[in-house]
Amino acid sequence: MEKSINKIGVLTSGGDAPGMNACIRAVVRTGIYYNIEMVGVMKGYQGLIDNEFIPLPSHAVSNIIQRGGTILKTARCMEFKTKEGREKAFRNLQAQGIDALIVIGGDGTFSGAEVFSREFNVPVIGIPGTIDNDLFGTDFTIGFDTANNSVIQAIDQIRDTAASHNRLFFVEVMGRDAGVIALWAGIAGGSEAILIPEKETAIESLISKLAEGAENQKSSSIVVVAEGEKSGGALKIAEEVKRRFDHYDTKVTVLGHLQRGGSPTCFDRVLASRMGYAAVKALLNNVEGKMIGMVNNRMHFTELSLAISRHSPFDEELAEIAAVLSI
Ligand SMILES: Nc1ncnc2c1ncn2[C@@H]1O[C@H](COP(=O)(O)OP(=O)(O)O)[C@@H](O)[C@H]1O
Ligand SMILES: O=P(O)(O)OC[C@H]1O[C@](O)(COP(=O)(O)O)[C@@H](O)[C@@H]1O
Ligand SMILES: [Mg+2]
Repeated sequence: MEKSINKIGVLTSGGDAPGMNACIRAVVRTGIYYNIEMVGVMKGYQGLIDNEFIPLPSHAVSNIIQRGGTILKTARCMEFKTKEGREKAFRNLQAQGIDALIVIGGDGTFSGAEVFSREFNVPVIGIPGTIDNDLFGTDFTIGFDTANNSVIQAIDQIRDTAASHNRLFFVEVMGRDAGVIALWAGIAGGSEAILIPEKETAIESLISKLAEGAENQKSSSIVVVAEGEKSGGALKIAEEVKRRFDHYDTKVTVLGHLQRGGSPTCFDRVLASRMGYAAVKALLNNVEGKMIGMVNNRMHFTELSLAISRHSPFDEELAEIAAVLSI
């Protein structure tokens, strides 16, 4: 039997990502357009458990499309991983009269959504909001483009000083399990090498590549290292390279959380608007238990269970392009 949807809750969860606010706005405005009552859940699943709900009339989402972060706050909530925590969350949801949930987050958020919707038969739609762009079922996640732009701005600035001193810079970017930011920003920043969790790091070949570059009149080199790179991260690799290549002046910059902030790019705002709109329309058409994605520039649905079962496939062609262009 079709469920009638009169009240929708929306939350953001896991790491924040630029464009989450644009997405909240799209969800709220679309819901209101279709006469649905819209409610915000504060601090992700933590707010569901702690009963922190706020009404979201249209004006509550004015003037946020350009802002980074999330007005609903976010959290990594351990209690939601327990049955007791999720039972509390369900009781609060029922007391609020919320018929369906839209969750904006990453793979962890969708794992929580998948188990919660199965246990309590709550219709849920997931929207991919993470700078990491590692989710299966979408070409892009909200926040990835903005994070990349912040990273390349930093790399460009580092390049100026690196070239002035003939230095070798290791720039560490985010990505616990995925090297997608490293790959994209590494290509766009013209880096000499990119080290990522998806590939083994071969120190020997890195050193010979840097040496070749120096012979070929390169006045500086930038190596982009993803946080989750398996041989120990930027600091450790830089130390190893310095030990073996001691005539090079080696520096390390860890970009850290500056990559997660800032005003979303046009791309992220439009992506967030399309996904937020499509998520509400999906619920109204009794679609549930799915993640919305963008595949070949079209909105596309993937079962949450499938979206959390794997990462997006690694782009070997991009890795090849990075290697060819960095000679
Ligand atoms: N297996 C799970 N079962 C229930 N809830 C989960 C599960 N995995 C993650 N969550 C919830 O989702 C939240 C966000 O996940 P996390 O991995 O921190 O970020 P992201 O969604 O960005 O990947 C977690 O803090 C937790 O509340
Ligand atoms: O801010 P925190 O909690 O230290 O988490 C850092 C992690 O969050 C991210 O920025 C985003 O990851 P998620 O989207 O999975 O939350 C990762 O790139 C990074 O490793
Ligand atoms: Mg994640």
